[in-house]
Amino acid sequence: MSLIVQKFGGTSVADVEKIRAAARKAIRAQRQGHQVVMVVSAMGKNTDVLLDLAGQIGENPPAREMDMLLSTGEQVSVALVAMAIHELGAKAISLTGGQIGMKTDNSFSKARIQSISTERIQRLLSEGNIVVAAGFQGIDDDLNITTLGRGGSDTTAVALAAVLGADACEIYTDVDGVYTTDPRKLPEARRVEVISYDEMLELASLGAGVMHSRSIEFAKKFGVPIHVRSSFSDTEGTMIVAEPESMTQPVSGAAMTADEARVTVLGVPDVPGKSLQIFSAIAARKIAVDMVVQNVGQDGSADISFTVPRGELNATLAALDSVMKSVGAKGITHDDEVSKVSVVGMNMARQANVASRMFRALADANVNIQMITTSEIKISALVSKRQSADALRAVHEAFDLHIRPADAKNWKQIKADRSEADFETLVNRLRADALEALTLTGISLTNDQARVTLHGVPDRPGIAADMFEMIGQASIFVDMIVQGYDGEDGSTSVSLTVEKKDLAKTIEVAKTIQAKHGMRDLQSADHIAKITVSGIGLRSHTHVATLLFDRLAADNINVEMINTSELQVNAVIDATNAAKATDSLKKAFAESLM
Ligand SMILES: Nc1ncnc2c1ncn2[C@@H]1O[C@H](COP(=O)(O)OP(=O)(O)O)[C@@H](O)[C@H]1O
Ligand SMILES: N[C@@H](CC(=O)OP(=O)(O)O)C(=O)O
Repeated sequence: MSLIVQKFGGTSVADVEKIRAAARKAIRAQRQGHQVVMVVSAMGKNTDVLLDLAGQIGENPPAREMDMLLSTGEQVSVALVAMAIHELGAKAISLTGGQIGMKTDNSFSKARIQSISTERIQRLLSEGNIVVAAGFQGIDDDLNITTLGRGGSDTTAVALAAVLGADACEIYTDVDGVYTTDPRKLPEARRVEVISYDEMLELASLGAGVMHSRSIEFAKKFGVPIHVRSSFSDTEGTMIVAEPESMTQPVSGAAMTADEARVTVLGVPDVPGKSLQIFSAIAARKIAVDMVVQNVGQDGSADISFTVPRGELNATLAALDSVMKSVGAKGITHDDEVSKVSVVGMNMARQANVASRMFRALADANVNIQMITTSEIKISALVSKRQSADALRAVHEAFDLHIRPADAKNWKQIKADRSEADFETLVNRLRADALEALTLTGISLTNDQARVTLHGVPDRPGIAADMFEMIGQASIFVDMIVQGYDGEDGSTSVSLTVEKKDLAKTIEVAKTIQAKHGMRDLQSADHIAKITVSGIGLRSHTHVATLLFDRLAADNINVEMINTSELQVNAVIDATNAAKATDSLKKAFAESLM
């Protein structure tokens, strides 16, 4: 008998009528011959209400009690949904996280799933029940209640679908699918029929709140197709699967995190080990850091900038406070009025001029870019919060995201083209791993690279666009781009990597750019290597970057540039050290490497 997991988010169980509608959907699926597991979130904004209540008691509630409190929201909904199913004449049983055997670690508010026992669910299903499971919660080894992080019910649903071997995992929500960007922020956004796991993982972690990013890690590992659809209609929604919608369009979605904070640690001595001290202090608090940029100054010290979610700024500053002395840094600046705008696409790595197109769109909208980071499938720009909506609209339009690509395929076509054998191999490889344990797929080295850095880049709209258009016109293919925030003199630095064979040409263009915009200095390095750690969900596994810094520092190797995505962590180092670095990283990550 086929098994379906149906997840109903808070918006889909916000009141009694909606609860009844959700119950009817589950009963209908059961009557069509499926076994049904429902995963339900807290009603409406109930989790926010509970958070607010806790805030009224005190500023720093104990993490354990916070999870005890927040888990009650889901407990209310599962009971009501089960009652509604009874009322409508079918059998249902509600279960808490603990009762479905959802074992997690003990990181309250950010717990990771370790195992799920399925016997009880299987038994209840075979007795003809609809099982109504509480999303977002689990228990640790000491039977403490834990929660998985905001939006975590998606992860409960996909994890259950994975361990139960479900035939479908349906995510019912208040939109009828995944859009090219949040349709509430941009009405012209387009609903996509299909999006790949990698793109959705990246978009979710960059602000597309429609899915919890960790749920996509599960889906990818276990090959669970996810169907995101509306709880208020029966129309088909969006399938999240291994394949992208189009094989040509460079960008398939845009996302914005409105509430970000930038932190810059000034005057960090430019010797191995300093980044490690900074980022391990932050990672110890499980704060996910993004947009890490290091600007090496001329005086042998570096400014290290990065972004964190705005709500984590205080915790980040506290973490930094504890290491500032031993790092020997000169000071810290921060800005919590910034937003991160990103574009994501599987095909961008193979195409030139994607970055310049984004930067030009921002320049034309008169948006200043404060920081830039790129990875193989995304480009992020940090902008002022005030301009974030304009920035999102500008990039969405620049990549024609409102138009369906000519070669777009729907799920039926993709499924028909699929080689099931290849797909099974991929899934079997990934599945061998423990549930939410880190899965690394490889450590590789790119040797033939060079770096060019421009210092004293004027901090005003249009400069990045101009630079990368000139580089593009010279047919130079740029790999990594980072623009750092320079706290001191109102200018920034931009570093980029190119293939070694293009270095001379790049320097020529860079000289022209430098003269045109009166930039202070131009540096280059012709002997660099990029070391890449690939896997799934690397940004949420905060220790990956830390362990990388740790191993390189232990070998006395300086990291010149770093970029992170959900799929890769890349570090640029001097090529002389490449072999040594690869060896020690392979050893350090041996346990997680498949
Ligand atoms: N790319 C996107 N596509 C669709 N919805 C998005 C996207 N990015 C953000 N969203 C937002 O996600 C919301 C659904 O998530 P959420 O409010 O958490 O629902 P639920 O309560 O069902 O979990 C939508 O209403 C939409 O505003
Ligand atoms: N109720 C939790 C968990 C959750 O996933 O909710 P939703 O499915 O409504 O996003 C939250 O608000 O974070």
